[in-house]
Amino acid sequence: MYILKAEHSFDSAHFLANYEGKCSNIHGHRWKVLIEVQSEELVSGGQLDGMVIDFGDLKRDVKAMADFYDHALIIQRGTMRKETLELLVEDGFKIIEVEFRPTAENFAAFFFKCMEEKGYNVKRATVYETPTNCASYERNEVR
Ligand SMILES: Nc1nc2c(c(=O)[nH]1)N=C([C@H](O)[C@H](O)COP(=O)(O)OP(=O)(O)OP(=O)(O)O)CN2
Ligand SMILES: [Zn+2]
Repeated sequence: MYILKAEHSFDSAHFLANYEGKCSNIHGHRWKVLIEVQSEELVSGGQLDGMVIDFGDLKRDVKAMADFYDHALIIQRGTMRKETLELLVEDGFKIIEVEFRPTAENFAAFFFKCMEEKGYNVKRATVYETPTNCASYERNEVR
């Protein structure tokens, strides 16, 4: 089995609603997204001879996915007062609402599915919230 990895980081703020402790306050992370794709086979012949896929394509897609969240305040939909949210948006702040609690685990599953939707045979997605803490999402069956 061949495993290829590509990673990209983004800087964003978030908070955990209904969390008892400092993480319920708005705070920032340098999030790192590490995507691993797998294949039993290599391409034979042509430009991609001896490769699973071109690293350039994988890197481009991981970067595009991560960059969307860069320098934003990421909010779980429904966890900020409507008036507060509207004022932040009106004042030009980049707010991204997500449908899940913005934990490393949920982001790992979310990015896994995003990459699958782009057609990659994803082995694992890992999201680092801090340099020493990360969560991974993977499926055990091979497509
Ligand atoms: N399993 C998870 N636990 C926590 C998550 C998470 O996504 N998954 N997230 C948080 C918070 O977002 C928090 O920012 C991380 O907290 P912490 O580990 O305390 O990070 P610090 O770098 O601030 O740690 P210090 O050792 O206090 O500097 C919480 N838990
Ligand atoms: Zn956090």
